[in-house]
Amino acid sequence: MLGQLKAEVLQANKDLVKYGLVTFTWGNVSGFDRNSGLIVIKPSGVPYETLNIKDLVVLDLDGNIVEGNLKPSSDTPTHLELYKRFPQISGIVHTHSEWATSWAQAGKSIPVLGTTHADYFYGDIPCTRKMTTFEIEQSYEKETGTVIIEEIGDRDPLKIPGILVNSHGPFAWGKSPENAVHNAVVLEEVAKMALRTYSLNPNIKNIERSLLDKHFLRKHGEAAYYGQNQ
Ligand SMILES: O=C(CO)[C@@H](O)[C@@H](O)COP(=O)(O)O
Repeated sequence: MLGQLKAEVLQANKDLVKYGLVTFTWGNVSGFDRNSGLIVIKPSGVPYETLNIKDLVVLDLDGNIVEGNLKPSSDTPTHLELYKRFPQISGIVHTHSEWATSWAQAGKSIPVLGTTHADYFYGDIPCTRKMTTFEIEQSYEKETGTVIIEEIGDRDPLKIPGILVNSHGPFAWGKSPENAVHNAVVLEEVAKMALRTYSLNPNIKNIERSLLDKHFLRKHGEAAYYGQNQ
């Protein structure tokens, strides 16, 4: 079942190690097959080095396990909420990559300070609000999805393909698991550059709107020169 998607999800999870986005097993990637309505996700706590295609877990959007012998990632309810809300996305990544997580722990959005950022994110990379004690105790992972959805609001998630969850870490998404990993790598690089930029110039301001438009829209607008994976 879902052989192609499983292969993509396996590769995407392994790529988190290749791109230096994970320590131990601190992250997960899923993919969504919109035809069948099924998602494929990494099992919880399994090391990437030994992760095998047979270990992957298949679930429906209600969280019922359709295939797999292992426990799905503890972040599964967050992935499900995002797939249900955003029809544009078919891949999601969560990590604790160090630069993005530093911004998340500080509770700060990442301003658009340069064109590397503007090539992928059409504005600041937002940080969610803090969750209430009730939300944390009641249904933590599902509510993590809720605060992300709240923050994205009516915006196109492919124009803001990632977010910082306050006190936690980054989530990134895309049109496929591979595209979501690509965006997670960009988010981490942008987080690193922004912090260094502030250390060199604490008074730096966001780039001009025209520069943001020029860089984002030439790659992602209707007249884009390149594919959306650029
Ligand atoms: O956020 C956390 C832990 O704080 C999780 O994303 C991380 O440990 C990965 O968990 P899973 O192994 O996917 O269950």
